Amino acid sequence: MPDTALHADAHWRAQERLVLPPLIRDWLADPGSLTARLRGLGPFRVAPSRRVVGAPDFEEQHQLGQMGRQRALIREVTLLVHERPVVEARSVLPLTTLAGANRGLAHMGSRSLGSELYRRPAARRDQVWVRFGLSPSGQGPCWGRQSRFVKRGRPLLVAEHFLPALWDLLLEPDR
Ligand SMILES: C=C(O[C@@H]1C=C(C(=O)O)C=C[C@H]1O)C(=O)O
Repeated sequence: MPDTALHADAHWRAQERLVLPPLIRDWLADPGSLTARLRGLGPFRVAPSRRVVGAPDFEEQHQLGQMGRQRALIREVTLLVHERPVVEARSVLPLTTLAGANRGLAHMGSRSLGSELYRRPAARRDQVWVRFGLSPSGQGPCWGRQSRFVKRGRPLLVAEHFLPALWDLLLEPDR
């Protein structure tokens, strides 16, 4: 039975269990590159804010499956359009996922992770969760999407929190 009343909390729910407002669903269920879609709204850039090696949190460990218990590169960035923060993202890349041909994912700097993920062999997004909660920097509550990607057979997580400024930009583009 889909959840309709979603209270602000930290729990990720399988996307198919939620009834989302049409505009929100259009973005959270988009199978393509978020970077490419944001670039279509205006001048875009990625502002890295954190890059550490550490343990995924409890839910991330579960979402990564058996790779979850090992250390991972944690990357947190803000995505800006017209210099306005519109998305806060947290990516969790297990160190074994970064071995070999995937090693470029560990050194993205201010380049979009998406530019590497969608390059051949393109990563496959194989599971999506949704939540309505705080962003990594504590903004919100706002809608969030957690995606598990598999690149060359190895998993990684990308959580994107859609800040209110994105909906403002879409609904009042001239503001
Ligand atoms: C996964 C993508 O990459 C985007 C870029 C990110 C980064 O540079 O860390 C993180 C989340 C994504 O919104 C995408 O463009 O779809």
